[in-house]
Amino acid sequence: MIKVGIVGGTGYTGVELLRLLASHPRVQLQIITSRSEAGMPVAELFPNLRGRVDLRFSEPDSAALAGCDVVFTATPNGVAMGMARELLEAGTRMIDLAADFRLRDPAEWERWYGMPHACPELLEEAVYGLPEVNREAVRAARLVANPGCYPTAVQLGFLPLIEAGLADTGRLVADCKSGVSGAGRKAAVPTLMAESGESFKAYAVPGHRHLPEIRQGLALAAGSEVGLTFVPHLIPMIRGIHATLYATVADRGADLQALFERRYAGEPFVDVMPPGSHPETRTVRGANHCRLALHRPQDGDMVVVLAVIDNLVKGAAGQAVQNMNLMFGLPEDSGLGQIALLP
Ligand SMILES: NC(=O)C1=CN([C@@H]2O[C@H](COP(=O)(O)OP(=O)(O)OC[C@H]3O[C@@H](n4cnc5c(N)ncnc54)[C@H](OP(=O)(O)O)[C@@H]3O)[C@@H](O)[C@H]2O)C=CC1
Ligand SMILES: CC(=O)N[C@@H](CCC(=O)OP(=O)(O)O)C(=O)O
Repeated sequence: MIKVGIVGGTGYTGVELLRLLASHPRVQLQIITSRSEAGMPVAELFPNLRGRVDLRFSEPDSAALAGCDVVFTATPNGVAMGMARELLEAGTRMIDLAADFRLRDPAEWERWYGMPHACPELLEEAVYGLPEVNREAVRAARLVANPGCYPTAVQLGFLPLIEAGLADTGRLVADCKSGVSGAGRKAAVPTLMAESGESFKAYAVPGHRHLPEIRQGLALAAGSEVGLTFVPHLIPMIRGIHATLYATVADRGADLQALFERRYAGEPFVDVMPPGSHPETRTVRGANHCRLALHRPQDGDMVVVLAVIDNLVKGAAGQAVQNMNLMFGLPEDSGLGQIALLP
């Protein structure tokens, strides 16, 4: 059994990790940390785990965590980088759900996250955990940077067009909507029901911190810098991301449906839907899937890719478990067989 620790077990990605890992056939949950709830039984805070998780929250303690085979950090940005050296030196592998190891360039990290990087020497070693791009590197990794939620949907949607050299990479547009669980469990006025319910708004239009992460991934695929306009929106639902992606594709003869189907053939968690489909977020709610659909309205040169994921699953905890499976040589879909609930 793989001994697992979770730092930040009371947040939304933490409890989602618990939901997935509690029924994983090869995992033994060992430590779940929370500073605010230390001592409380996990199943008292989260009764959906009654009878499945028999642990109490504990204070984060590096020595105890170092006894685990792998530690998931489901903590605010900037926490994991303070623990990484010690855990890796102890031989514990690490999967960070925050952004601490996603950007290769420490200056970019400092610019977007407003703090110096605590261990820039680990940035080169960290593997960006998008399995559909980096599967082999993830298998061998000690330290995985689990991608952000928007970056997962946007990259999976754009990558086939960019890798094939078909899109004008100077003018990509990603128009994205997220449910409020994307903002985490901490109390905040913008995510109160009376503030976000029955309303809809864009935010961070001048620059969201997922912009450099998405640009970095797309530039690697394109082989050069890309121009991207990324506009996130907060939508009054709890889970889910819907990305509407626009790219100019001059080659009107290209069979894009076939291109996407070939690119994701054999991928356990990417579903290229039949031509003309309009994927719905509820079809991935609670599941680790990304569903994609392609459109070329009026047979013009503007291609529209629609991508949906659950921000807490393929956008966070599910992808983290997928990465753990790869790191430990398990079938990639172990513990990830959930089907979305309809209605
Ligand atoms: N929500 C989402 O859809 C997604 C979130 N992410 C990222 O995952 C990470 C976790 O997100 P989310 O679960 O939403 O966050 P939450 O705010 O809901 O939870 C944060 C957790 O971290 C713990 N924590 C906070 N500060 C510290 C600290 N200094 N040391 C140790 N533990 C700490 C908290 O518990 P306590 O204070 O009791 O210790 C809590 O359990 C974030 O970096 C987020 O950006 C990534 C993709 C999607
Ligand atoms: C709706 C909402 O607020 N979403 C969050 C998603 C960010 C996130 O969780 O990702 P990181 O891991 O990169 O912090 C936001 O826009 O900040």
